[in-house]
Amino acid sequence: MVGDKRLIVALDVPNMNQVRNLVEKLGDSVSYYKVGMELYYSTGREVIAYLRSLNKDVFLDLKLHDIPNTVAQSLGVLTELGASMLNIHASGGLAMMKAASQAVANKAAQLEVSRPALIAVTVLTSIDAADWANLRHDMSIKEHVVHLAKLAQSAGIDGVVASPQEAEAIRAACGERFIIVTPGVRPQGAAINDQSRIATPREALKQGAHHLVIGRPITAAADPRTAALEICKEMEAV
Ligand SMILES: O=c1ccn([C@@H]2O[C@H](COP(=O)(O)O)[C@@H](O)[C@H]2O)c(=O)[nH]1
Repeated sequence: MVGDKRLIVALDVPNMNQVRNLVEKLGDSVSYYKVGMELYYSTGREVIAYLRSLNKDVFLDLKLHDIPNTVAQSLGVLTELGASMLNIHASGGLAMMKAASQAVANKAAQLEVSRPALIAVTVLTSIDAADWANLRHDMSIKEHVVHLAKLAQSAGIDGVVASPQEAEAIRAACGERFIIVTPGVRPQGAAINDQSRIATPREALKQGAHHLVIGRPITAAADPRTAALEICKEMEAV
């Protein structure tokens, strides 16, 4: 079997030994992995090269957030790595997102490689109502997420990271082709950890998510392969 590409497994581990151990255990049950800050800062390009050598897709989740020139130059470098998806923070603003989108397109054209999707983080899935009130925004979380999604789309960004609880509203505002990636996914009964705005895999897909990012419910399971296969089964039934 080949893993369902709608499932992206978050490899939140600190070194290559743990990566190899997990990826070997998961085998063909997973075909798309997310490399985040901890793993990339620790291993750099090695982990991307390793996953690509196994023909796995990679979402390089470094959440760039800086002034337009810095983000654009950095994305030019990251576009060389062969990831299928890269990301930035939408709260970096319209000019930053436009520069980011242009930089990825230019670098991919220069290298004559396919352009990685570039998506924008809206409001982190760990943020709950109390955190949100502390941040003093004048819109609800959902309104703000949809606002950022529309801004990202107008800047030429391919999609967003949001919670499953906002997926339906984003889909209605931005259309079918705009990519929605949702972390904050928890199978029924799984530990919630530090996530707040959550849904089950089935609910996330029904709300319109294209990709589900799932880490600890799989990687911390006693049998990660069985956990991944159970999630794939739940996804197939939607
Ligand atoms: O809003 C966001 C953006 C990114 N993430 C990342 O997704 C995974 C989720 O891991 P779990 O173990 O399933 O909680 C993690 O790598 C986060 O950095 C997110 O959770 N929310």
